[in-house]
Amino acid sequence: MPGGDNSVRVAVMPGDGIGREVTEATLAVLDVLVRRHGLGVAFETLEAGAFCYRDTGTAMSEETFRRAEAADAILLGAMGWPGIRYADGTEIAPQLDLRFRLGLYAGVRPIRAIPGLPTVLADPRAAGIDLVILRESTEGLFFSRDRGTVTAEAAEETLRITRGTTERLARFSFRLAEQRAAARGRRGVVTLVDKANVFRAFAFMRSIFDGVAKEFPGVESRSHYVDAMALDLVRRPWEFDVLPTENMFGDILSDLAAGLIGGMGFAPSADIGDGHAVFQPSHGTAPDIAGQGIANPTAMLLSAAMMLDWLGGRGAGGAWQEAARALEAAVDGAFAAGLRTRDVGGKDGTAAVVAEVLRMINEMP
Ligand SMILES: NC(=O)c1ccc[n+]([C@@H]2O[C@H](COP(=O)([O-])OP(=O)(O)OC[C@H]3O[C@@H](n4cnc5c(N)ncnc54)[C@H](O)[C@@H]3O)[C@@H](O)[C@H]2O)c1
Ligand SMILES: CC(C)[C@H](C(=O)O)[C@@H](O)C(=O)O
Ligand SMILES: [Mg+2]
Repeated sequence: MPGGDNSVRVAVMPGDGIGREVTEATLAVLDVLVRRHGLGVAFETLEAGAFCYRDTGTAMSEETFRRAEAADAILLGAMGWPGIRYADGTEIAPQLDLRFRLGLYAGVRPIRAIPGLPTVLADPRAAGIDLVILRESTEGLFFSRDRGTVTAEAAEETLRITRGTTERLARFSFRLAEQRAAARGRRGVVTLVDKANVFRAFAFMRSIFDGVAKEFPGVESRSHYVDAMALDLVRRPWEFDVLPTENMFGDILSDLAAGLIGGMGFAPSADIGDGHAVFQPSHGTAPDIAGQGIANPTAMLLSAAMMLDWLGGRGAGGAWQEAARALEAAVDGAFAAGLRTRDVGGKDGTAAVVAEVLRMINEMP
């Protein structure tokens, strides 16, 4: 827990591919922002990921894990590379180890339309998209990682839902809905996304959510089947608020929802537990555009804003939350002023985003 404005330590894991490019861009912006807001922070860069695995034989060493664990927050680019795999054939993904080992059960993935940016939906209400997919990030189907069995005839994986984690996720959902409702001046709505019509694990999950909902009478509690949610996220996404869901469902729906607001380059995320948190964009290492200077760093900038906000809420001080708001406003301001990245049909690359966001920050009173 940060003890004051001069004692915050952030472990930075750039990772692979465009993870490194958007991390460099984000650090350039943070460097100016923290000085303007008088925040004391030390960044320590740590190597982990697919190329680290290829070069050293380990995706994330124990020493690296311990240093990350000891930091107040972890800021991560993206990890993984299609051709680099563990012996079992799966891809290198030490970010999953961070989630499991640090108990980061709440995968907070906000989806907000950037004012003025066109979305793929023709309906003008799409400008009001402002929801959060709350992806449980330590169990569900991902519990099965390293546990699945494969024979010549069949492969099996196990989906696990526990009472303790589900209760924590439910409370996190309702509290988040309360905070969002207070900030927006309307009632909060939590919509659990599940498949309780077919699987006992989801009926169990739903019964736990229903129980916790009673502790939060001010928040409306609903549920929706995941297949219907895939439909409604395209058909009427502006109607949703907080969407807690199982790990794999959340992984899939968060990419789908990012597609509604311009793509992965606009989708930030935070994996939050009771004692630690990792802030990273929802996107991956984008091998198709890596090395060209055209990755959109917005998702990571917005993830960094989530980090500043979280650190402020944990005792680092209100100035951190002010810096978070300033960073979000600078991103919005840059796009409102005409910034257009490649993923939304423009010509602006990574450096142009940094320059425009910094211009906005420097113009702030
Ligand atoms: N959190 C993570 O670290 C994370 C998340 C997803 C995928 N991955 C890994 O990344 C690698 C590539 O996976 P993928 O291609 O399926 O997903 P991806 O998210 O890297 O890319 C999907 C699409 O979105 C585009 N895109 C992603 N981020 C962008 C950005 N910031 N700006 C502009 N366009 C962007 C890519 O060009 C691509 O067309 C794989 O090894 C995968 O395992 C890592
Ligand atoms: C790369 C992969 C391990 C990761 C996940 O499945 O969680 C990614 O898709 C994500 O959304 O963060
Ligand atoms: Mg994903």
